[in-house]
Amino acid sequence: MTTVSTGQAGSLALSGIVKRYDSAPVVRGVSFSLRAGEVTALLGHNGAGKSTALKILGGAEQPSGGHILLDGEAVTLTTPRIAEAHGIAVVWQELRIIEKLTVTQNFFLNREKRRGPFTDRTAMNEHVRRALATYGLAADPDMAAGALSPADRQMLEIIIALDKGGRFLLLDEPTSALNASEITRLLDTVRRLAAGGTSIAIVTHKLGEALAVADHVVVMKDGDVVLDAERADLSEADLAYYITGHRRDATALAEVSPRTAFGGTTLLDIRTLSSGNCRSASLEINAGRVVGLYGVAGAGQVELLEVLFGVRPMQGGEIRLAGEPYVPTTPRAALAKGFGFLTDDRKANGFIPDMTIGKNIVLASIDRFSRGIWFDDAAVAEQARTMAARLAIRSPLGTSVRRLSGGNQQKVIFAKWVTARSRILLLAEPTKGVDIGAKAEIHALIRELAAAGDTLLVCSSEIEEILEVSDVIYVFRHGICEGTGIPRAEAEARSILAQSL
Ligand SMILES: Nc1ncnc2c1ncn2[C@@H]1O[C@H](COP(=O)(O)OP(=O)(O)OP(=O)(O)O)[C@@H](O)[C@H]1O
Repeated sequence: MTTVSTGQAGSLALSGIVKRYDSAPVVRGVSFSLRAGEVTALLGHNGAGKSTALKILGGAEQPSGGHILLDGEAVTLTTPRIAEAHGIAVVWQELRIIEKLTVTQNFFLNREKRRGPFTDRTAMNEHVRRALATYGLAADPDMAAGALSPADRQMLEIIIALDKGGRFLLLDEPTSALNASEITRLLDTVRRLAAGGTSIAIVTHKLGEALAVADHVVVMKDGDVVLDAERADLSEADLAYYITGHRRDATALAEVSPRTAFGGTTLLDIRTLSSGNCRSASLEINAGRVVGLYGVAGAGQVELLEVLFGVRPMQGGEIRLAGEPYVPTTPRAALAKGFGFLTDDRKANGFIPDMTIGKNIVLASIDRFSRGIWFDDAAVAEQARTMAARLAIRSPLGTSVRRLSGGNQQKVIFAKWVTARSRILLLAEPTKGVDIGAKAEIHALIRELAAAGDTLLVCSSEIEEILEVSDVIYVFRHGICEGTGIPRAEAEARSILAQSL
């Protein structure tokens, strides 16, 4: 562990920071510093304390002990606004975009441009239009932010933070919903800002991304700093070692089901389906397969899942399920037909925040885990223990999900759908925010479900994830998906990316 350098201009540091919510501290005397013109990657397993460290630097949480040093001087940051006044801008893991407000209103929240006593809407809209164009976000300043896709909302939040022009920029998993080209653009921007003197911290679970962008790497484990080193001295294997505590065995992820993409019976036959961004999707999906759906954000692949689960209306086309016409109506009806849906908006639809980890895990299979009107507590506990061990959910199982770190919340939602054993499981960004160890486990579980006969449709912004889990891949481009799908054995990242653009 390093000691904090004091008196250094342009630095922002944690010095001996402790944070406890209940009795046990979740951050245990942590010290590291962000230096002018440098990018620091902050890494660690889910629940390691990374977000808590950023929240303390961003004024959103108060430390239970220790100091924050700004240019070497101790400061007290009691609110995010005070932190912003010190030049500290943050993109939080849980986005702060207010869906009912327009893009421009979100952009200038609490910092409206004024002309005399009036807000200057024209100037604000013009400013927003330029900022959006600079970062390639196709959105109308006057549209409601809630109408943007999760990826676009994430990009909007990043653009707003960049626009504030602070000396310190803290990014908590900014790329978790972005695709490859958006990530490249963001990382280029981060490097450019650092070259201009900004100090940047970026939390990420993508090790390649950390190595590509960082000058300096800090790894946290169970509330402590276990590595604080220059990027140049590190490889991806080193990072994985510090994060997980063991060297990864490259052969550990053996395939659990054969990847012959074709043959078998058609379970789901989708013809020219349309809804929103999805203009025409035709797919023929066999039982017991993992079908990867790849496209840039807004290309229609997530809408297809939403239609199948009855959360968005089908506007055209037809679906046959096991040979019978299927017209989705409501999630309840879709569940009854054997569908499950892990949404990419976990906060809105994924879990009941005040319920325990155990009860959330059985939420989609209550029939199997209740006796009369009560939960079968022993059965719930057993299932929760099994899933928590497999996915490394380290918090006590009686903890309410609200109190978990983002990645651990995602694991609970995934565990819920594994437990449900849906005949057709629809997964949108199944590993969003999940650490590298649990991500490999989620991929293995996806393959196991398929080997057991379930059918899975997986949308991911990461092409590597699609290639890792799929038997067959369909590419969405501008809302269109047609053809027979690419068998995994013939699929290649570069050509899939090219087809999606
Ligand atoms: N409001 C809270 N009350 C109680 N415990 C909390 C609260 N917020 C966070 N924690 C706990 O603090 C620990 C650290 O959480 P934190 O969000 O900082 O982890 P993280 O490293 O950012 O994880 P992830 O990669 O999943 O985002 C976790 O065990 C979490 O459950």
